[in-house]
Amino acid sequence: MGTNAQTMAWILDEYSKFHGHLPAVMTRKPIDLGGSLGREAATGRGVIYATEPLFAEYGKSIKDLTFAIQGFGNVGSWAAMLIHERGGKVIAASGITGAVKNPNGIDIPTLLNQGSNGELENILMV
Ligand SMILES: NC(=O)C1=CN([C@@H]2O[C@H](COP(=O)(O)OP(=O)(O)OC[C@H]3O[C@@H](n4cnc5c(N)ncnc54)[C@H](OP(=O)(O)O)[C@@H]3O)[C@@H](O)[C@H]2O)C=CC1
Ligand SMILES: O=C(O)CCC(=O)C(=O)O
Repeated sequence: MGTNAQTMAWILDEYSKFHGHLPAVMTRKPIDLGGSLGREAATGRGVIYATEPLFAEYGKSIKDLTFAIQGFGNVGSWAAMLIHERGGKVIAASGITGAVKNPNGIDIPTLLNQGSNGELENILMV
């Protein structure tokens, strides 16, 4: 947690100083350093791929449901975006220093554009 592609690039760089450049070291590297296409979204996408069949077992689909995202970081924000794209309603999202709620549904693309890194600090949307 609290890391991103830049962090992985730094770790790869440190590793390379001692062992030479090995592109297999670290996942979530920037793509131009050998990172995998789709990696940034992959875990949030996995959340959605895993929960869709679970909901189906109960006769539900994402578009019928409301969601609260506790931890709007890499995984949570991608999961929120994919819920939004499928017509589901994200009504709350939180980080360490802030939270937003909107019982009518938060516009996730707008929320993602509000913080420089998607942070929720000082954002209040009711
Ligand atoms: N990213 C990945 O591919 C994978 C992640 N995971 C796991 O998923 C979880 C989330 O990872 P990821 O999204 O990458 O992490 P991020 O660091 O990108 O996001 C973490 C989120 O949790 C919030 N948070 C952190 N600490 C607290 C706290 N004490 N109280 C409330 N909120 C908190 C952060 O708030 P704020 O936004 O304010 O910083 C942020 O919204 C972790 O447990 C990670 O190990 C597992 C497999 C793969
Ligand atoms: O990038 C990966 O393959 C795994 C990442 C992971 O498990 C994590 O970030 O906690």
